[in-house]
Amino acid sequence: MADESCILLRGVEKSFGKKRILENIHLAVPYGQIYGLLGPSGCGKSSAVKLIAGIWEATAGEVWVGGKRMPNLQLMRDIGYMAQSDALYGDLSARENLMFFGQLYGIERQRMQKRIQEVIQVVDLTKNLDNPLDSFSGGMKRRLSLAMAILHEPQILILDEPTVGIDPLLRRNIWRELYRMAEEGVTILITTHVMDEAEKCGQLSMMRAGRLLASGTPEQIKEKAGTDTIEDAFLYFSQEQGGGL
Ligand SMILES: Nc1ncnc2c1ncn2[C@@H]1O[C@H](COP(=O)(O)OP(=O)(O)OP(=O)(O)O)[C@@H](O)[C@H]1O
Repeated sequence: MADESCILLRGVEKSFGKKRILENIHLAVPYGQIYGLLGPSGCGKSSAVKLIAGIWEATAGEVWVGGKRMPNLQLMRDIGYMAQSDALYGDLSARENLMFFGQLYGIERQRMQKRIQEVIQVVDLTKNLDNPLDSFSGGMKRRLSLAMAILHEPQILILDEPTVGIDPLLRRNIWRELYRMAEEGVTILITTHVMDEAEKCGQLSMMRAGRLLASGTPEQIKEKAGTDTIEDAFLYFSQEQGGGL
């Protein structure tokens, strides 16, 4: 059984053949929290997120989301997932992509128009709504992917490096929207390799080489490491784990 956490990982391992990419992961994400998964490229953040979103199955251990054991197809409607690679149709406009996705989630017509206006504003693409995606930059596509992940107002939002390459001003707006959603009770799991972004999370776990180094609020983590910054705390826990560069 799951406990009171919205997302719970117990002793999770993921392997491909003999290659183990996640080892003994324990993670507890409370409801209505913005929870960060922080670590360098290749440490296993996307893999952890794929297990939580129900795209992959764990080799060992348990993954629970919203009190249900994952993977669970019924939960898909409650989850908004933004992957690292964009799943968009290049020959359709932004609006058409959003409508297609919204229909898959059963959003009815009137609500759809309203939601499209709202989400497109969050990612600052209002002026580009009717342009074909083939004319979008990589960053614009990332922003549209974020808009798609929040379109159906999911109660659980899983965002894999959502703000990479995004203008600092827009990034601030996106964070404001994430805070607003969390205040309304949405649980948000966000991966990042940017140390200062981790500070914006209510709680976080640090990852390195497929393992968790430390978990807690940014303040607790810094205090435990005896450092002033998250970056120094990350170095401290990495050395404690026995990792060189
Ligand atoms: N399908 C797969 N088969 C085998 N190995 C994989 C597969 N997917 C990921 N890996 C390996 O798992 C490890 C973790 O990758 P993952 O993408 O989860 O890391 P990450 O922290 O999200 O990095 P990045 O931010 O660069 O995407 C890497 O060594 C990667 O090569």
